[in-house]
Amino acid sequence: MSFAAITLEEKQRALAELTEVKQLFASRGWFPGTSGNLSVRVGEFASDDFQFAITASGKDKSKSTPEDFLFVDQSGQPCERTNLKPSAETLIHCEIYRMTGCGAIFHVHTVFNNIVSELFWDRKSIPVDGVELIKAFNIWDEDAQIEIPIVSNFAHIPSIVPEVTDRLDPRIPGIMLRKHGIYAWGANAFEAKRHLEAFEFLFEYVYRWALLKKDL
Ligand SMILES: CSC[C@@H](O)[C@@H](O)C(=O)COP(=O)(O)O
Ligand SMILES: [Zn+2]
Repeated sequence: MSFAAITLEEKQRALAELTEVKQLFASRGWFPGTSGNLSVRVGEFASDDFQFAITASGKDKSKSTPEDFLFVDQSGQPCERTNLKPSAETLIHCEIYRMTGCGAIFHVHTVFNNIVSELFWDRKSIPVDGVELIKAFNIWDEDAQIEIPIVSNFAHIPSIVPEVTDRLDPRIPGIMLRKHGIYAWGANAFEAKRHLEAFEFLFEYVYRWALLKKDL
């Protein structure tokens, strides 16, 4: 097996992508109260020799500073000496990379994703029927019906991981934490952003449609 070294250029590209997407999501109000976290992988998943750049824990994600990101290994440990703490939710990123081989993972808390996670908690998934934007997930069936899995939210993050392992659906590039927020991923930052935007559109749609039908 050949291990291609992770280059400085690759790391800088990952940091530039994270910086850009962090600013954009912050401008949309997607990081209230320091919530949310973002990561981009560097190195080849197939060679099992990858790291990922992830947001440092507890930062005001609407600000840009030299201390916004750090690199961690596949078990979530920092790859370099640093005072920065990786996101408290790094283990969820580790598990999603391990299971999907994706290239980027974005997590945000919004009012719409929190409401629909509770509205459909009994069902353990959020149903979406025939909405065009399902195609953003590369699902092209006419009138596709999808279910976005919802898992329990625990303060102890390692306790969340087994449910993610159990419920992650390879067809659906996202998983919801109950009354917490959505994790969305993709092959790269461009695709993860497209998926996250599609999820947020669909959550708002589902919420408003439920209101119109007076399900609430
Ligand atoms: C400050 S509330 C949000 C946190 O508890 C957590 O859910 C979150 O998304 C951000 O944690 P972080 O450690 O900054 O990555
Ligand atoms: Zn969170």
